[in-house]
Amino acid sequence: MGNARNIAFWVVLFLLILALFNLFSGGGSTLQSREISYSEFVRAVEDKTVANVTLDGEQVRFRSNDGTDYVAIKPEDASITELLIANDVPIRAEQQEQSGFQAFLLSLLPFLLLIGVWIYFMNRMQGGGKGGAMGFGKSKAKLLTEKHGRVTFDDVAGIDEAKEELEEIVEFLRNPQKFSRLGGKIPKGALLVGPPGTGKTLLARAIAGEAGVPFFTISGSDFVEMFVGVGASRVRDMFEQAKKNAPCIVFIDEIDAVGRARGQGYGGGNDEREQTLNQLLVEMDGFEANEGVIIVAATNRRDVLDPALLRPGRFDRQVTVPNPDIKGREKILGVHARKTPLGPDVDLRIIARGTPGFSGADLANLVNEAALMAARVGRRFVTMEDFENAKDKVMMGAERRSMVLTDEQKEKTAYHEAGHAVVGLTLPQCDPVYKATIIPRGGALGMVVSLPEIDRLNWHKSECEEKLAMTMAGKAAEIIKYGPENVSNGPAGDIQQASALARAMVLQWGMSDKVGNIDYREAAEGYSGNTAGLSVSAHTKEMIEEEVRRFITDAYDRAYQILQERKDDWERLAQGLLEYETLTGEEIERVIRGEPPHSGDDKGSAASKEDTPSLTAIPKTKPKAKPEGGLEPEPTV
Ligand SMILES: Nc1ncnc2c1ncn2[C@@H]1O[C@H](COP(=O)(O)OP(=O)(O)OP(=O)(O)O)[C@@H](O)[C@H]1O
Ligand SMILES: [Zn+2]
Repeated sequence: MGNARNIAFWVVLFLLILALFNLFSGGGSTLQSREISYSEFVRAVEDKTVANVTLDGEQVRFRSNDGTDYVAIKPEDASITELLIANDVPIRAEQQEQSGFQAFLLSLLPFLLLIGVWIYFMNRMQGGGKGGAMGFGKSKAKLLTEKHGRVTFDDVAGIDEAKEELEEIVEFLRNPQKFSRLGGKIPKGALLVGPPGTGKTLLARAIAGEAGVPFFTISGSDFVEMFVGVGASRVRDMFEQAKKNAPCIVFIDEIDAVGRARGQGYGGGNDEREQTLNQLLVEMDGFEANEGVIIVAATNRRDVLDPALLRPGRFDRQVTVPNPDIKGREKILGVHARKTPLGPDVDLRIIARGTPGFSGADLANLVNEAALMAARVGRRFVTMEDFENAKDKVMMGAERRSMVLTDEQKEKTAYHEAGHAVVGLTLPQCDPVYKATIIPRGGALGMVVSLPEIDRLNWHKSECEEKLAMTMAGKAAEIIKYGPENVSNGPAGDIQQASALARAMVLQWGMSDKVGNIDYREAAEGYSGNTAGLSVSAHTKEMIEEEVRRFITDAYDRAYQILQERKDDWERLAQGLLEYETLTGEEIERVIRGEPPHSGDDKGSAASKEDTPSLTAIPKTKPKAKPEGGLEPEPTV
């Protein structure tokens, strides 16, 4: 396709001329700006009335939305980059007095970019002589994406067992001869199993980083195509490319997208996917382990994978990557806080204690949010209060103070949330109430968040029942207060949560005596928690539905009764929420006792003091394993 090159040449020439013309027809910048103070500038950024911020040494130039140019002098210690990032204001490059030539180069930049894009597409089309971008996947176009930037085991914290198990692979990649000489069985593939955000990708990258080999990624869903035969040929290509780059690590994310058990497709088999899976199996068998390609795959649904994938010689190494425990959380926080200056009051252990159920990704996010909170007020280090606020944001979603609620809506929300809180406080096995709020956050009008005192590994039936009651308390509250005819759609989220929990109890955990100890999820492909697709007898189905309903109805009745009994407490708390909008666990207790929520000082200050939710709750005995599809602490909406 020499033609394309030709065209590109002419385009470049044309653009050059255009740029030159632009330069001489007075591209010079005018430098008339009004001077303002730095704090005025910060305000403008926060009000989002700035455009085109340019940094020039200590000078900050910007144009306000009405077109006026301003200049402000930045104090030494202010970090403007963080301020701008926190407010989503794009930053222009540092700009000195522009010489004519620099200005010329600068004006050329967008065109050069354009040309780059052009040439990229041209190349792609050329490369795709056999299909390429437009072809149906017979292409040799790069399937695997190489990730650069070295990650090592030091960057992965809190999952030491998983690291240990993978150490062997690193060892092998570093020194393959040693392994084959000893006749040792070299792993071909490892499967990382664990909930989202626990660092599976990171771990796979770290193997490559430690061994000093390239790291390639592809997602299982990349193989899934509408066109017959495409997926299989992509698998072939992937292995071909990997072998060319050996030794290397290929990481297949979400392998369940291709790896679901065969013969169970929705609506009678999915030939295309099965072919793809077969190809994957064939390729895994086909290559010799000593070729130096190691396939690392990740999933959070091992239960749906085709057993053939897990046989020896394929993904025979299975490594569990769990959510971190308290020590692990502290270490992960440490890893992510390495680049963040922390204030003297920050104690990562306390943060770790207050974040049970957080995944590695959640914790990374927490540190990042805290840093942004500090940047927003122009502080150079992160304080405990920043972490506290960041935690609320990560757990409950960003506050949406701008959302306008009528007084009636607010009141209803207050009684609803107070209902959750009172029932949660009454039932001894419910996790301590950490916070209640009627400020809209995320997608909810208000919420009550409980946090376990220690890591939840296991749920007892009675604990599940209490949690159900707490979840249904919002609706019970609305009904008691406003009557059945005025119940809103507010409890929709609660009902969904309650149903999911009750179904898990019945279908999965054998907590219904009537239904018995049978895992009924197996009876349905793509079990999504509902019984519609269950291939069981009508009688069993009926029984399951009945039991699910019974758990929920009982829970509702229990919540209803508690609220009736503690009507005065509930009333006080609802009024307290209306007045203060957000109350911490301690504050809730005070309000219920009829005391002012804050001892002495004004609102909000208590939030930073309290790290461990201290409440009525009773320490629980914690047996080992978490139920499959275990329950994370969730805000009760
Ligand atoms: N154990 C950990 N140590 C340090 N950082 C972690 C850890 N786990 C997660 N993170 C942080 O969270 C981010 C997301 O993690 P990663 O993408 O590896 O999770 P994952 O298990 O692959 O998630 P998913 O299943 O959603 O793909 C990482 O880039 C890292 O910043
Ligand atoms: Zn609710």
